[in-house]
Amino acid sequence: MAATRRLVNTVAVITINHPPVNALSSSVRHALVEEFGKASKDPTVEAIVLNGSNGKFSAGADIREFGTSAIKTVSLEDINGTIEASQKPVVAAIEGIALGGGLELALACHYRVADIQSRVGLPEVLIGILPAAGGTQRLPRLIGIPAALDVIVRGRHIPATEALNLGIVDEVVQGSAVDAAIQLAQKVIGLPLNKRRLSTLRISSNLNMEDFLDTTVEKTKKQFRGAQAPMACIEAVRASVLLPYHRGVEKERQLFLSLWATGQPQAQQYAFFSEREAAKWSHPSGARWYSEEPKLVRTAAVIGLGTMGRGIVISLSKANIPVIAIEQDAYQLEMGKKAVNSLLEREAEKLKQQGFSPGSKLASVHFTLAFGELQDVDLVIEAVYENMELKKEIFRKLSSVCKSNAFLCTNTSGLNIDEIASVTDRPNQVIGTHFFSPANIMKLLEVVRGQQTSLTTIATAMNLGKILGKVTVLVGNCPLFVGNRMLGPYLEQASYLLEEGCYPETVDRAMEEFGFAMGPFRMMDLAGLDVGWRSRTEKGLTGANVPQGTPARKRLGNRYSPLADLLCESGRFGQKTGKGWYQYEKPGGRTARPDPWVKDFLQKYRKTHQIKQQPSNQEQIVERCVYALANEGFRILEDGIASCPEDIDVIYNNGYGWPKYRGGPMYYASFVGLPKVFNTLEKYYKANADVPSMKPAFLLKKLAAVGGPPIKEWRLQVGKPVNKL
Ligand SMILES: CCCCCCCC/C=C\C=C\CC(=O)SCCNC(=O)CCNC(=O)[C@H](O)C(C)(C)COP(=O)(O)OP(=O)(O)OC[C@H]1O[C@@H](n2cnc3c(N)ncnc32)[C@H](O)[C@@H]1OP(=O)(O)O
Repeated sequence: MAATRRLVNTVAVITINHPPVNALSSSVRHALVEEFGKASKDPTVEAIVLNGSNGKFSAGADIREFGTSAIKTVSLEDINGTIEASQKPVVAAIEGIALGGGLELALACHYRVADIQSRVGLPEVLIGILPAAGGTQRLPRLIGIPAALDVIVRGRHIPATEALNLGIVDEVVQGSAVDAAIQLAQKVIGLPLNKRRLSTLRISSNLNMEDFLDTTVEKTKKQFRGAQAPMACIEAVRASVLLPYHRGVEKERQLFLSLWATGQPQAQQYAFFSEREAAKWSHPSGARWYSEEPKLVRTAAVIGLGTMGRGIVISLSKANIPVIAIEQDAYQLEMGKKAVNSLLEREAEKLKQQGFSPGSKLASVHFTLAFGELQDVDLVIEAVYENMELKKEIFRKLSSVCKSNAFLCTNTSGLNIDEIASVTDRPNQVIGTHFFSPANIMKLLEVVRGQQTSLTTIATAMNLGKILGKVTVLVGNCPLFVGNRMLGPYLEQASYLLEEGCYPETVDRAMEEFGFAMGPFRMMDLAGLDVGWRSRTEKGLTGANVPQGTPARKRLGNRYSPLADLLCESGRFGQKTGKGWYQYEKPGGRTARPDPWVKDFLQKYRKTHQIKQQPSNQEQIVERCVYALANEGFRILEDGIASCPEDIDVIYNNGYGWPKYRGGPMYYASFVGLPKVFNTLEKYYKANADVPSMKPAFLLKKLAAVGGPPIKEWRLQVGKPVNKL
């Protein structure tokens, strides 16, 4: 039964029962209509409590129903209308989550009681839509326009205590929300309900409301560049000010339908489900996530307290895993300790505000210089800087100090996991954990399996990612793994565009208008240009080891752009030196301004090398950069480094500032049409045979030849995941 009913004295308790998250599918909606109908008519029932089974109120509408005919059967807004109009008081007992349609249902009830651990929210905007069962009309009537806009446009999950302060719930309890709701229901039997029916309330508004909404539109446009859902949310809230409730609901529905027509919800919902699928990892051996038990990680250690190490320590502590943090000397240890402690204080403050004792949520961090103290930890994450020899030295030490069943992880953004594992006594227990900076904030974790990494090690690292609250994707071992490997051809195209007449700000603007959080040049300035320079120098692509007579713009017969090397030779490393592709207010400054020096430098460079000026327009810039990125994604699939296109998209959506409303680079290629992507790349490559990264990947060619099937059918063409490297 999708909903059940039991009687406690004169209170009917109706329970939504649709595991795992009590999504309000068509069957649940039918069951709710039936159970409410019965409870309303039953003369022995004086009040009703609504809750969800398994400690979860509801995660809202069943997202899989959008775009199908099921969504049209029994509207949730009609159910909400019936509940609100009930002559018997209805109390929502919120446990766990009341999200989206789940909160809208609770808002239709006359009272709301929540347990202290629960979270409420209207996160529809995160899947490209807006609350469409009266939420945009009821919430502003309950908590006012500014607070409602914040909740609806940001889509965040609100902890129960904050929900109480905002006025979204009436009571927060430490114990059972259902028991408390039954008590409240008994207390309010016979009291007037008019003021509890949110749709009938008037919004307290003043003359400045229109100005306030207009300002919010402008701010939101800048913040969520290109995303349509946040704008639709504001327009729906505006309707709550200007229109009576029922016309506001009509507007909400119209906005929902016009959003659907943009294609953005479909891309964001694909991204939502792809993230969940990524956790269900598969291995070339055929093993899958359900066949392997992860080991429990009770204690962990982090080696290196630079930016990455600090973030990883915080993540572990927040997940209640006690950490030993190691540095190489007393000064570095003290610096690291200060930084970690100050971040932990901030976390503790947040917890206090949410009504929790920080001691119960944040695990201890012990700082030391002594490797010997690692003998009992279950798992170590090495997070020193990217240097193979240094990493090997540390892994040799770990191998001799750590207990034999400890797992050894390396936080690297592209070094060979097998080479690192080879110096240990347990290559099967070595794995890459590529965190993204700042590691306590960024959602993505690339878990990199080596040739000898055991399935237990994979299961443990994937499970650790989940415990840390990360979106975790398993990938194979190749230089730079998935995300950074794809950046290569993308950045290469960005540099060629400069050689041909564009400027950093033109390219960045095009990519940011496409939706990227940051264009390629601002991103390089942020990351530090010296990192890539060091790596190119080690590979002999620049510096003293380049063979005599090598043309400035060729390496091994292929096109090469030395622009970034030349900037570094002038001491321009990006934000850290106050100068890079842009100029900044000071070293470490963050505000990028176009630099006349760079303009002059580029003009002289083009003249020196007699490069024909043909600056690309916005569309051409986007095509070249994005198709180069996706093309490498196809190669990664061919090589078995990613097991499906969805994994690649999850990586880009969560680690590289790709606009989620475009689904990810592979989804976008599919959306544009694979034949078009193939033809564009083929044309470019025919004219530029010295740019091999633009040669269309074999898999792309194969899929384009059959007309570009939907992304979920690509697996059939890729075949079983095998690591060909
Ligand atoms: C003619 C057309 C008319 C159009 C009119 C339209 C009228 C529409 C009316 C109402 C609209 C309401 C809008 C909504 O309510 S949209 C949904 C809003 N809710 C959300 O966005 C919540 C999404 N879910 C989450 O954030 C998380 O899943 C969470 C609930 C917090 C649980 O997290 P966690 O414990 O980490 O578990 P998972 O994320 O792994 O989820 C477990 C499985 O449940 C599936 N899931 C989750 N939420 C939903 C959902 N809302 N619908 C369907 N399925 C859902 C998830 O995919 C996992 O599945 P699996 O185990 O198979 O991987």
